[in-house]
Amino acid sequence: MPAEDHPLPSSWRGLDRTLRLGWTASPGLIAVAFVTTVGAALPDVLIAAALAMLADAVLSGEQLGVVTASVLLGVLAVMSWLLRLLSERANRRFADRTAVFMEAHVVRLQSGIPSLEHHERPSYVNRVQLIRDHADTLSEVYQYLFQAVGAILRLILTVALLMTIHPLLGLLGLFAVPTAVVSHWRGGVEHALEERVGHHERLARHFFLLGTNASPGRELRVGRARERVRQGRHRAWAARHHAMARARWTTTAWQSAALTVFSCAFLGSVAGVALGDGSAAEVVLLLTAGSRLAQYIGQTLSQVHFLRTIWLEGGRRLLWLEELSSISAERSPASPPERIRSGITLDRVSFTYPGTDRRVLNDVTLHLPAGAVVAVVGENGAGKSTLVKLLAKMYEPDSGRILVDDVSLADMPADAWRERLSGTFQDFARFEYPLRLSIGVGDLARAEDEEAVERAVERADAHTLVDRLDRGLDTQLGNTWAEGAELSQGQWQKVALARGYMRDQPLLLLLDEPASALDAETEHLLFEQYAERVRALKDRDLITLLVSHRYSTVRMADLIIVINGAEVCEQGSHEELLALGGRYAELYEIQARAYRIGK
Ligand SMILES: Nc1ncnc2c1ncn2[C@@H]1O[C@H](COP(=O)(O)OP(=O)(O)OP(=O)(O)O)[C@@H](O)[C@H]1O
Repeated sequence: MPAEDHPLPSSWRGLDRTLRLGWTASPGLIAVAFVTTVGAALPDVLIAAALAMLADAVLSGEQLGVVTASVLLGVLAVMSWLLRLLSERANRRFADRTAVFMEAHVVRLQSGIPSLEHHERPSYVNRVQLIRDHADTLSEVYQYLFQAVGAILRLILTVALLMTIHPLLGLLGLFAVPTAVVSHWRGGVEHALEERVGHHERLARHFFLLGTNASPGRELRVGRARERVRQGRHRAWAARHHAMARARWTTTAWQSAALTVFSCAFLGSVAGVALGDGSAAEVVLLLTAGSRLAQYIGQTLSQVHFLRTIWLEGGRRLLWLEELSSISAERSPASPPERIRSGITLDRVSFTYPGTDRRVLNDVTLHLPAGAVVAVVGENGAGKSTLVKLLAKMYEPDSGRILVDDVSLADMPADAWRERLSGTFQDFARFEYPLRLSIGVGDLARAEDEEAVERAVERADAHTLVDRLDRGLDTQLGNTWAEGAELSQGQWQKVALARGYMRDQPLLLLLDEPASALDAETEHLLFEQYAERVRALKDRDLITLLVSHRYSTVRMADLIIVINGAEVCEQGSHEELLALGGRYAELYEIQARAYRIGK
């Protein structure tokens, strides 16, 4: 899908959506927050009029007028203070409530998108990162928005007050327009740039993590590369900073020019009223309201700037993510079969990662027979994991079809298909839950099922691991917990493998280098047992697709597929491929020789 297919929606649509979400999260609080924040504008502005009344009464010596104006001033000041207080409390409570709501919404959206495109496509990664970074602060958009509305209301009321002195003073409001326009433009420019240079920030973050985490720390010390990483981080930050600083200088210059235009107009009008036939009260009103006008313009600008940079842009990206998620959502009429009779067929499948132009799989035609254990081999980068991703429906092929028996995978809802899959992936997750749940999430509905978890442990041959832990399956995993047990890389992988074995009757089991952190002998034994178990269940239709670089494991498969240069170059059983004397035979012989020499 090209990038233009999902452009960012407009700020207005983003704002509309953000408001609706706020209303859904807490309609009562959003209403109170709005009324108190915007309502505080009224007493604020009227204070200038009360001051003018007071000046008038003092100069004309009217005692009653002085008392009335003073009382009015007091009431307005108290009202202004009270409304501010209420608005602050209401906004705070509302933000707390919506923060959790927004974060959950973002998590739901991101994990609900069937494809991995938003995590892997370079032009989307920056957007997703911005949403992720601001997910918890998106709830503050409302406070800034209401304050911006309040500031605009103050501006309008102040201009109306000034027009009571002379209608032409209303033009002061016009002189404020350039500042508002520049401020709006400024926020957009800076935010778009931030997104464009987001890769520098990610790079700096990557170097930061390299320099501060334990596992890269070992290699950095041995390789004496700490300084190199530090410089890399510094350069990445500098690249980001220079680009941002240049843009900020330009936008600040425009904003200063716009503010100068307004200041000149204001000073000119004060001089006009003072030197003309304006009364003392009018001069007081112009000075108080006019100087506040500048303050209100400043407030409006900063609120609009904040809104435009972080909050509204966040809302636009959130809406973009919602649209992406609904576009990717299920349009698929077919259900996955209960059983596979014939197998899964790839018919002239080609695939290119979105945002790139190199074909990773080219015209691949394959048949994975029902009940078979199929191994996929090939050099690094050959396209093995990509094949696994297509079979898991993480991506759709650019051309060609994947058929489950005779139903196209493209016609099946991704979630329904994935309920019939099991898998362990190369970059497996470390779920820092109690061990039982860390395995159970492989089939969450049965996570509490004691027997199901025990069976998964047995299939992954993870008994030793469970026995070694003080509290067995109830042990809390992960060192982010005070009492959490940290596992070795191989042990974490065994947990992932057990997770992949949680489902009892999947149609397809995807094992993408599931034992790369285990030693060759353990991997061999594990899959020997596995292959025997699968073959013993003769009537089963389970297809196992195993990606491995170890030929001692691969040779046990019923069918071996060799991928080279994005294409399938050989396929057959171990014996057939050895007899063929091609690429497989060559690679097998190299490993077997190395193993013999090693012995
Ligand atoms: N998200 C992605 N975006 C763009 N290109 C990608 C992406 N993931 C993988 N590739 C490219 O696709 C090609 C195939 O990658 P794949 O992960 O399928 O290889 P593999 O055969 O599994 O390799 P390995 O044995 O090293 O795991 C590689 O050249 C890789 O650079």
